[in-house]
Amino acid sequence: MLYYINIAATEKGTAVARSPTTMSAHTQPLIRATDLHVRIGGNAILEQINFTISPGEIVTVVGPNGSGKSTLLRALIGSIELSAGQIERQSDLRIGYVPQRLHIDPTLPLTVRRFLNLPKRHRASEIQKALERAGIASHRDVPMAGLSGGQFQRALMARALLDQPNLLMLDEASQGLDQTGTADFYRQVEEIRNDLGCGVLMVSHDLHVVMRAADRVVCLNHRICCQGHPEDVSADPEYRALFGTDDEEALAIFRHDPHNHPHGETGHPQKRAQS
Ligand SMILES: Nc1ncnc2c1ncn2[C@@H]1O[C@H](COP(=O)(O)OP(=O)(O)OP(=O)(O)O)[C@@H](O)[C@H]1O
Repeated sequence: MLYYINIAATEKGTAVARSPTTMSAHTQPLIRATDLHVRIGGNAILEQINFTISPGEIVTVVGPNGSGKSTLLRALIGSIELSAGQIERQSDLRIGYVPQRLHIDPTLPLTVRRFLNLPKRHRASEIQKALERAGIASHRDVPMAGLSGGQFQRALMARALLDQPNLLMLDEASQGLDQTGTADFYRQVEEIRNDLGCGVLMVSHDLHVVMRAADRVVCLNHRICCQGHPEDVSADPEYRALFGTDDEEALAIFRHDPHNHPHGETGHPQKRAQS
């Protein structure tokens, strides 16, 4: 079942929840955002966002620096106040979130296992399973400070996987990785999706990898400029205006293997209706 939260702007711009209703879970997306607006400090950061993500779907959000990508994820999670709009979330939605940044004091004697037991303890078997899924099964007792950049990102992902999420959110999780490391990381993400059947929503600047790894791309610049199948979005004039036209390599390496899962809104890019 889904619960339904109707969020509207109050005089002070505070979002309030109204009118809970229910809907059938299996035919519905994990999250649906309708006409979402977020203002921060008087600035419009997100405007007229209409977005869904379905179980098993890998959706990547691309956009220039400061275009509102992280804000969109935080809004969908519910950690940021909406100015207006409506969010519906599946009632048993479990989000695993890998933040853009996490600084851990390198002098702390913190092993991967202890890190995964924060803030709450998990069974050893659960920790081992999460580490296996994240591809660092043998690193359980390694100090966090001793991990490479890629291993650190995988440790963050393992922590996000501990509660068996049905929606995994990754905010630039492959930053700092070289090309091979990035490709390996996204392969791991795809395996996790296949294994858990979860939806995956990621923010990425790795446009070439996005073209290979995503079922759907959302091009964001405070508003959704276009969204759809990666190959179609690559050809969209608004995407090209933001990212240039030098993406022939991305188009050349793009291969979309049909997956045995629903594709939600994949198809031709949906041009934004708003101006
Ligand atoms: N807590 C906040 N206080 C003030 N401004 C904020 C806050 N959070 C976000 N912003 C502003 O909102 C805009 C969008 O930020 P956001 O982090 O969502 O962008 P982004 O697309 O993820 O950027 P990047 O690609 O650089 O990570 C930026 O101008 C940022 O300064």
